[in-house]
Amino acid sequence: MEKVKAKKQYGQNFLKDTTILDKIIQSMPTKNNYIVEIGPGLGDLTKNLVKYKDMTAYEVDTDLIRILESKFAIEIEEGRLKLIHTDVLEAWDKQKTLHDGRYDLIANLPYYIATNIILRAFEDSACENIIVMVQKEVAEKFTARVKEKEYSSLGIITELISIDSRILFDVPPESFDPPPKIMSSILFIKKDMDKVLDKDFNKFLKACFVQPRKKLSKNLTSVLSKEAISEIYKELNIDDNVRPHEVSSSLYSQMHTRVKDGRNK
Ligand SMILES: C[S@@+](CC[C@H](N)C(=O)[O-])C[C@H]1O[C@@H](n2cnc3c(N)ncnc32)[C@H](O)[C@@H]1O
Repeated sequence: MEKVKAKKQYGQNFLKDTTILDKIIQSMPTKNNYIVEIGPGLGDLTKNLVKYKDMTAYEVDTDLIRILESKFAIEIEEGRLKLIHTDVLEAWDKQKTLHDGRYDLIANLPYYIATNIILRAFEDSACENIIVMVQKEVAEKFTARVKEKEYSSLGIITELISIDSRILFDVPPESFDPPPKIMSSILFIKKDMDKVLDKDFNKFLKACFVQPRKKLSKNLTSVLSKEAISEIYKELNIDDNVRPHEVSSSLYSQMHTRVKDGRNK
């Protein structure tokens, strides 16, 4: 194995368990989409992915880029693998999409920016399927359903933007080198390609969940007058005592439309 010291600041935990690598490959959507990987690391997942499809991998760490360039010299030469040395969030800022044309995002994500990456993938109109390793708690938030304790803005946005979202399986710390302190999960999200979320919706949800155990109407006072809240509640038939996690994603969407309409009047 290469003598590489994992860098904490880049969230480096290399996946070494070949059974888990095989299971990720088996979970790949069969459709012939292109693949984008974020954080190829030492290339263990990349090696398996590039056997099946052409792909692009974004890696921020200069030392790893050198290793990957030599390890995948043939695939790069043949145009089957494109290696891009950059911070993926900066790439998204510059070009809005990670690939020109439909793609699936498959990655063992750096945990420190995993939530941010998934939200950016939601906004990227070329990204169709997301199969990513994240911290188990994060996966649970993205897949939580109404009335569950984990239900929050992440679960609501996922429900509205996807046609399927679930945890495929859990991955224990000993599958990695170095082992992380937490349990991980493989999260699968199939986006509904006809849906686009309003830019302000996430901000609105943040306000709704600012104090998650308080009444929703109380949280809403930071963005709406009391009169506007009672008007919307009446119109949408919402109980005044309802807590943020008890409201469905479609109701949140309808509330937001009314909030925007009110502002535009
Ligand atoms: C959890 S490791 C996964 C490595 C490898 N894919 C594997 O499964 O063993 C996360 C990878 O993401 C890279 N990374 C961290 N921050 C990044 C960023 N902002 N942009 C691109 N890659 C990043 C790290 O250097 C590391 O290679």
